[in-house]
Amino acid sequence: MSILIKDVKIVDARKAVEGDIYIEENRIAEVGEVKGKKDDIVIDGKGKAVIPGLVNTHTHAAMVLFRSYADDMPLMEWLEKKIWPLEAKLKPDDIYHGTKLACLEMIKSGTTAFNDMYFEVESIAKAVEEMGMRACISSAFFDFFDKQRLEESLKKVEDDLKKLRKFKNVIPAVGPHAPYTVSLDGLKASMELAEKYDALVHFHLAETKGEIEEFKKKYGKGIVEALNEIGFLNERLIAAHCVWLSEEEIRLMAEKNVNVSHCPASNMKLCVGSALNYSAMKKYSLNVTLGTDSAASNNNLDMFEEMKFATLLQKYHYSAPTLMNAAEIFEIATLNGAKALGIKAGLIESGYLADLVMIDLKKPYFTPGHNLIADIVYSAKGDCVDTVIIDGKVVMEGGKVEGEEKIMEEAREAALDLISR
Ligand SMILES: CSC[C@H]1O[C@@H](n2cnc3c(O)ncnc32)[C@H](O)[C@@H]1O
Ligand SMILES: [Zn+2]
Repeated sequence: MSILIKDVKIVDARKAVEGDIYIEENRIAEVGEVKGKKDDIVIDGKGKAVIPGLVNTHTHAAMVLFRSYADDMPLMEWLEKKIWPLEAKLKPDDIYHGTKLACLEMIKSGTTAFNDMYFEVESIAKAVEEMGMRACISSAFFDFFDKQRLEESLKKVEDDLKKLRKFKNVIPAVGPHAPYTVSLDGLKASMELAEKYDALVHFHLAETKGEIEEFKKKYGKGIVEALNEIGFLNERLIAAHCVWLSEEEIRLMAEKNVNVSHCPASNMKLCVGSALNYSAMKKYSLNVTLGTDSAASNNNLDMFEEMKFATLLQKYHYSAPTLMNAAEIFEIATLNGAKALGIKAGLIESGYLADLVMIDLKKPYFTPGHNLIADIVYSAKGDCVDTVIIDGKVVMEGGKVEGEEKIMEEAREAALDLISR
């Protein structure tokens, strides 16, 4: 079945034009003035704009179950005292219901693809497939510097990578958690497995100053230097946070084609103590992308809000109002994210994946409408999303996703049951 979107504003990182979009199967076939055929689904685009789906490159989807459970704490205390004890009680079904709720929230706020790091990959993949989303799912692990734990984890990761291959629109990945929970042997093996199974690697890097200092004390060298020595730095890697990197480390990561996921809301809320050195990343053409991190440290998955936080944080932290302008953060949240996930998406052009978001311009915050990109970044919220198409299929229409009440109810029940265990 083909879809024709008529008379719509078309906005991506390269252009803002008016016209029609024609979708055949899961790809954009034509953009411009399109006639269409008899059996097409026709969507009236008047008063609307179509943008590429937003790509959330760092989250832990099922952690929506912990939304507002532990707030106003520093990172390590938050993890060790509140989050990890609760995660120890999670069952696969909780993760399934949590991920479904996260997908619902993401679709309703214009995200079409996300990069997840959590446990129980089959539960996550099932939820993603049922919701019609696209996701990179990493089999996450900690080894806590224990040889036996590492061996067991690697076996599990390899099994998970095989299982993930059977799911449509799922990109498999390995998810070693962070430098303070995974040994260098574990990181080296992670990249080797990713290469063997043509997967990505998803990792937390340089989130706090303490992490950087501890690493130097333990290994006698900087973290990026050590990662380079073990062959960990390449285009398969999506490194979340990266707020405590030197300019030389940024240069090296750019040379190795690493992808960075910037998570400004989580960084500000957990008070990690610095802001992304975006100017240096831009100077060396490092692929900067955008993530929400989990709803336990954000506390939502709204990428519209995240775009605004990212650009405001840069301007405020570096006292530079011209830094990270609206067009740049829009490209970061669309095209750069798609590049990191290795998918041909993020532009509205023939041959690109039909991962598209139609927004309703009849909102007070889009009025009077002097500059649509500026309105999308600085004024909009996720509630402007009207219709979402992922892989050529309509997954949300007129602001509604099928079964949304039930998804919320089941996730609420799972969260309450988890807390009472
Ligand atoms: C191994 S699954 C992912 C693991 O990461 C934890 N987590 C969530 N947010 C953060 C963050 O900002 N920094 C470090 N770790 C984080 C999550 O609770 C899971 O245990
Ligand atoms: Zn995270």
